[in-house]
Amino acid sequence: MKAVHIGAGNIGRGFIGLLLSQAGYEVCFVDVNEPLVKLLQQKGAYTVSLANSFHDTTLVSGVSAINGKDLEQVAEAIASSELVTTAVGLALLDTVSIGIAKGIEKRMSRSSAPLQIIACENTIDGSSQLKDYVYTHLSQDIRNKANQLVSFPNAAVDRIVPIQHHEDPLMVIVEPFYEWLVDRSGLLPGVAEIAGVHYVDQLEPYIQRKLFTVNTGHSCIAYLGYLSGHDTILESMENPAISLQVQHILEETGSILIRSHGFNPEEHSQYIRKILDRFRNPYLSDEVVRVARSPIRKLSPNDRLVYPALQGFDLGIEPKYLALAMAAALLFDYQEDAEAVELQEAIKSRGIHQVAAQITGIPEGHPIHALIIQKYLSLRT
Ligand SMILES: NC(=O)c1ccc[n+]([C@@H]2O[C@H](COP(=O)([O-])OP(=O)(O)OC[C@H]3O[C@@H](n4cnc5c(N)ncnc54)[C@H](O)[C@@H]3O)[C@@H](O)[C@H]2O)c1
Ligand SMILES: O=P(O)(O)OC[C@@H](O)[C@@H](O)[C@H](O)[C@H](O)CO
Repeated sequence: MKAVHIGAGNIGRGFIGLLLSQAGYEVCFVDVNEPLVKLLQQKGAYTVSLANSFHDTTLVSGVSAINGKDLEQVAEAIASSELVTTAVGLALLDTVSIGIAKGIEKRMSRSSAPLQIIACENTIDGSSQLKDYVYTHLSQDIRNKANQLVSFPNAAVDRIVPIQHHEDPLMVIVEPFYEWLVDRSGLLPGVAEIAGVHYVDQLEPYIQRKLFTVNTGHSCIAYLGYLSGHDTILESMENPAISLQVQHILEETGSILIRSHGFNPEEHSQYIRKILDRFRNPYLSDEVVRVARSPIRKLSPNDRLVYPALQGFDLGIEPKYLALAMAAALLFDYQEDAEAVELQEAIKSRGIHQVAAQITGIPEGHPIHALIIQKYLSLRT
């Protein structure tokens, strides 16, 4: 079995590549980082180490790599694989869709074997979004064939993989916990399920639970931690005020998730406790600026802060801690983050009221907009 994984970064090597290799796939990585691609080609292997007291280490071997700019090679690899996965970042799904489309076209000219394509990005309906981009590059005839043969099941992936700083640039340290859920209803007949992946009949409650607990909590710690001058998630969690705010925000999204999807309250409290423990892993050094990256994406209507806040509002729950996290995100001014720079320039030239409304999609005059501004002004002083 062959798989092409696009995006050989932290989660790509530390989770997706590892799991696919253990599931019996020959993994071919695609990336545009030339030194990384060359090293993967030379070594054909890399190590993944667990962030625990034993530092359990696994060698992932038999992997290959292709430069993502070489679309012909990417297409050729996809044409001979059963599975394509991505972990490049939501904003790059459009870019990588061209190579995937070329691969589908090549594959269909040779065989009518099924293909499974999964976007492993932190978003709702990531594979469906990728499918829309891919289809813009296909003729109507190929689209009709792809409708019968190519599945784009949506997924939720969960494993904290920080930015790596090792002598061996391929090595990845990951947290021990992992979860990869895939929506079975998105599979066409004849598609093989991947060993180690948990297929569920309905993904929506699970992707919302993951994004609005792990990622909402994570972003709250990162933005408040950054404002308090902390460098890492662990250091921020050791600040009692931040640790309390995170507890509150997860209780807030917890009430929303329980009301919207019927999760069992006791089980959900356990889920929250487990996630808070993951954020306190002493063997993991995760920088706040990684977790806070791309604040405009994180403040967008379908993401981890605004979506649950609006859901809560509709349910009669005042999202005051979500509003606080949004206010902290609006203050994120890290100069090496392109979105943070763009955000701060926009606020400087157009003012916080207009920019908050434009980025979150929550109009001026809406009670949540007023709440965000109130928190923003109190955090800024
Ligand atoms: N790191 C985590 O803890 C984690 C966990 C779950 C999900 N995710 C999601 O996975 C995605 C990747 O995150 P990451 O932390 O691994 O980021 P990363 O920056 O470490 O990895 C992204 C990789 O994509 C590559 N890339 C960029 N443009 C490309 C292109 N056109 N073609 C091929 N490769 C390209 C980059 O060179 C990089 O190696 C994001 O959507 C993120 O939200 C991350
Ligand atoms: O990857 P992002 O930028 O969407 O979010 C940053 C972190 O919250 C995220 O990468 C988590 O580590 C991951 O989602 C855990 O499963």
